[in-house]
Amino acid sequence: MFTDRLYKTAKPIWEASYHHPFVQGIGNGTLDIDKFRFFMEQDYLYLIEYCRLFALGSLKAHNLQTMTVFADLLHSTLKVEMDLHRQYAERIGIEKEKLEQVQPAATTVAYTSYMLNVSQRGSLAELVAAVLPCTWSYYEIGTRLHEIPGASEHEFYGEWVKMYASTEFGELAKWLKDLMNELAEGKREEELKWLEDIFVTTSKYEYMFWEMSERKEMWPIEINS
Ligand SMILES: Cc1ncc(CO)c(N)n1
Repeated sequence: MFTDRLYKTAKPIWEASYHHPFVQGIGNGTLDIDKFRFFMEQDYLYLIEYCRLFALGSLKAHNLQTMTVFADLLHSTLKVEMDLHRQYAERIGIEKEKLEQVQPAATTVAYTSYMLNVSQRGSLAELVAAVLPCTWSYYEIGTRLHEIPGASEHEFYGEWVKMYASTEFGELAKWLKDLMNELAEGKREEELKWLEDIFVTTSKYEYMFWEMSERKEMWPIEINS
């Protein structure tokens, strides 16, 4: 299966993400809330762009069934996943409206611009190769953290773990994997390699997103405006 190949190639990056101090901090409940706040703010901006990818997925779909699932992905990201961020914002004391006005950090801009660029100029297969590490790796991280005793009951980080370990989220990842395999069928090695490169690149960006959040890194240079 093509997704087995993708998984095998990106595995060292995914492992580094899982073992990243930020991710482990969510799992054992010791993560500094300020770092989590930074992450959730940037992630909210990230998800807005991620939603645009799902809208593009509907646009590029070859049949109504695929079109419908992308519409579902769009809807559940906007309504369910982003509700998690809105709820955390309320708990941390950030106003809902403020969430959309946060300044995007360098890595957030780089990651979302890359994903959108690849998806806009490419076919549906390229779009799926770009989004697959996002959904799939969060589900993997969620389910692995869920196995840590107490992680999903943690009074602050528990909700986050439960969201990404949920069967609903897992189904979306599974559906994208199945679609990736379907679209890879009959493609030449050169094309498969290109899809693999995209998958590896967004996997690296996923790692960079954890690293950026751990460091609360914005831009190397700022101006007062
Ligand atoms: C950066 C990032 N990747 C993937 C997901 C999963 O939707 C997310 N919320 N944020």
